[in-house]
Amino acid sequence: MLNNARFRGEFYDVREMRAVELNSASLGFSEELMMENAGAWVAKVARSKGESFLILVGKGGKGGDGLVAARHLALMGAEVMVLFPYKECEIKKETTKKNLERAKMSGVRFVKEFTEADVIIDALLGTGVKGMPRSPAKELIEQSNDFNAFKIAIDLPSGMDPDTGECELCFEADLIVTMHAPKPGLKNLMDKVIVAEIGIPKRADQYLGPGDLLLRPRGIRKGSNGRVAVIGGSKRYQGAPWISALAAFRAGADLVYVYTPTRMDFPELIWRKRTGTRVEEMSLKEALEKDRINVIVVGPGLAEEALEITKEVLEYAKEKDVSLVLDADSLKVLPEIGEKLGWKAVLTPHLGEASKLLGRSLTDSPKERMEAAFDISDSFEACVILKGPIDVVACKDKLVLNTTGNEYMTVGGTGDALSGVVGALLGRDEPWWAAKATTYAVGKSGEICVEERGHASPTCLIETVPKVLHSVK
Ligand SMILES: NC(=O)C1=CN([C@@H]2O[C@H](COP(=O)(O)OP(=O)(O)OC[C@H]3O[C@@H](n4cnc5c(N)ncnc54)[C@H](OP(=O)(O)O)[C@@H]3O)[C@@H](O)[C@H]2O)[C@@H](O)CC1
Ligand SMILES: Nc1ncnc2c1ncn2[C@@H]1O[C@H](COP(=O)(O)OP(=O)(O)O)[C@@H](O)[C@H]1O
Ligand SMILES: [K+]
Repeated sequence: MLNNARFRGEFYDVREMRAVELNSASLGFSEELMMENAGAWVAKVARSKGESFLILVGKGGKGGDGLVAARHLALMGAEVMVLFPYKECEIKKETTKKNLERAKMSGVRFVKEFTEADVIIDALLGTGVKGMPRSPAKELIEQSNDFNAFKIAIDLPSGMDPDTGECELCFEADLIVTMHAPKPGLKNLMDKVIVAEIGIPKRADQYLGPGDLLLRPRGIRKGSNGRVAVIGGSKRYQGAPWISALAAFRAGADLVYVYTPTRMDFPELIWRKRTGTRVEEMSLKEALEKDRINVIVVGPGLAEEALEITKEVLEYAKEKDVSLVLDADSLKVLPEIGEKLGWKAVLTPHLGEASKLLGRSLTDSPKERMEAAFDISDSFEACVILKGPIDVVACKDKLVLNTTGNEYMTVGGTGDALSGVVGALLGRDEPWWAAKATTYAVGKSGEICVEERGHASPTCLIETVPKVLHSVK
């Protein structure tokens, strides 16, 4: 698996692509640089296809790519015509505006109508498209499709939904120059696709960054951001589930219940006294049903009750549409239960727990840790956060590393805070995004805590995580 793995998978959906662009920008690689590379690539590929070029330019980033390509093709001695069917003031992207000005200075001819050429380059609608093509893009796509020329689409054919490939009216491309990684919509067209490297550094793919905080917007109804139950705690370990629950609440879950033997005073959390698998007067399943729980965090501090409780939780999750976080003691008993979790769960092992999950000893070698994370994900059909100095997040065919955090986070309770945060985020997003955002944000919070207070206690992490989560929109 590891040898062939592209870090974030083979195809990048719109959100993943945006995340990588933001990560890249945070590393000092600007959008302008990427656009320049994108356009230069298109020009290089296109030049051999004819002598005259009609470039259809939209008002977004893809239009910018097209304007760069126009300038480069003109420099290469080709006859270049640009059709920009909008008003200049409609362009929102600064980089596209700049490239419009540059194209005007570069021997490009601006035309008002569809004009004959050997090659048509589609720079109309890219990853920012919403719905069916509207006028004037619609008519230009239709005219292109009726016209006999070699057709090149930038990034993806205009009109196509980048994530699903849905396409009622699409630019009929002979060749598609897609930027950085193919989009899921291109799956059935791969024989026509060239992937252009536009200067995004490998690090932006391989490691988590601020772009991985691009979570779905919060729902506006109570409960739509997660009703979380944390099931944990025992006579010996009383604090762990409370840390996890408080972390879930602060990370944005609407309602957080704590099913645990001992009460602690947190007015924002709802306590249910749990004795073994009984919750107040109810069975565990009855309680989950009554509280209308849609995310369960199970494990922190469970100790010897872990097997029985985890079993029951997994049974419940199989019947109902709930997401799961398995941590600590629940991870230790998972191999014995042997359930597949149907891609609705996130497992949060450290190296020792990972080793138990796989039944083999593991070292700290990065390669071995990556393989282990993939193997756990495969075996249990779940996403995995393998915690450590360099965390590994793996989910089916996707994997990413994380370097946020520091050695002050080895104190007790940081793992409990992490499982609570991922529980909260599972309330409003899919496991891959919940796991990525949590791993990055908890580590980043550890860095901020140490800088500001000289420690990374769970309490400080819990207070800091919300700010980090909201730092990207
Ligand atoms: N970001 C980066 O770092 C890099 C990005 N790159 C390139 O940028 C592209 C993404 O750029 P983007 O986000 O600006 O979107 P893009 O699709 O070009 O424009 C959308 C425009 O179309 C419009 N529109 C929407 N739907 C419509 C419809 N149905 N029918 C008609 N119009 C519609 C919409 O207008 P609105 O409706 O909002 O007024 C908006 O103005 C990406 O594909 C890649 O090629 C590269 O340069 C590398 C670096
Ligand atoms: N030495 C370290 N360097 C960087 N981050 C660390 C380090 N140790 C732990 N962390 C971070 O602390 C969090 C909790 O991990 P860990 O301490 O392994 O959990 P647990 O509490 O289950 O032992 C994770 O976000 C992890 O990335
Ligand atoms: K870390």
